[in-house]
Amino acid sequence: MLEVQNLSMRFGGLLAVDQVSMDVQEHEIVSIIGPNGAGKTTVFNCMSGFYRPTGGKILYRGQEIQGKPDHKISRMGLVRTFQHVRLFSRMTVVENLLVAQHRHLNTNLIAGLLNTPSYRKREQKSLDRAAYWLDRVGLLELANREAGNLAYGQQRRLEIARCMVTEPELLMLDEPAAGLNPNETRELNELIISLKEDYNVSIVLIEHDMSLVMDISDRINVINQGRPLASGKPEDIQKNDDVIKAYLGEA
Ligand SMILES: Nc1ncnc2c1ncn2[C@@H]1O[C@H](COP(=O)(O)OP(=O)(O)OP(=O)(O)O)[C@@H](O)[C@H]1O
Repeated sequence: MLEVQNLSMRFGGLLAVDQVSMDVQEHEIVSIIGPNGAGKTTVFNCMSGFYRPTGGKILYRGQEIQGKPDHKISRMGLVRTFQHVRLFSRMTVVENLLVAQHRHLNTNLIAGLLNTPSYRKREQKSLDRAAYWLDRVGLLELANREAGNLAYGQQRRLEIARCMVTEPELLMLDEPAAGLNPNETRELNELIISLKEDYNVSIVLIEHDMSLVMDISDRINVINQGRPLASGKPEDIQKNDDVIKAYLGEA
């Protein structure tokens, strides 16, 4: 469903991403790993419309999306989380999920002001979806708390729920396990697998927690200093000499 072809991104004199290619098929969890500064987030930023790549193509269901604005890409069903939580911290938990759906659906302001039956029906649906996903990520009881007052692990789960209420086809998770304790990481592991198995969402994952990556990925792409280093199944990546060297070099 997603194909990245020879992607490059230059920042002034720095070639942060250099000819990276990868693909994601339906019903797959594909990870991008690599040492710090390898270019992983930059690849994400190109895929989600935050950066216009300097070179290469990104095809989503056969359509070129590189350089399209992020809101257009997310309306096509490609939705992402960020490395650093980006919630509306002064809004309540449930409001965060309602706002996400409004922005996504481009809700008609006039219909809202007139409070038409179809608008009310849509509002009810948004609320039902929000409640469903809050329950699914274990935050229903905290629906009326200010998002900024949640514990970090809860904020990260809320971020995923905020993506899921927009019913994405492809979810991009940027270091979802960062800052989580082992218990929370295990719950995250189960949640990500369930998104694929029960909701048919394909997933692209950037993550430093290797046990999580090895456990849930169908395929892994390794990049190092902006360049593709290896790609394959977790068991192949684990014993790849170049990959081992790149990681040992960082240590
Ligand atoms: N907007 C930008 N302007 C200039 N340089 C940038 C910009 N964004 C990223 N870079 C540089 O590009 C390189 C790749 O950064 P990127 O954040 O993609 O790496 P990463 O693999 O995601 O790293 P980490 O695992 O530490 O998050 C780094 O050298 C970084 O400093």
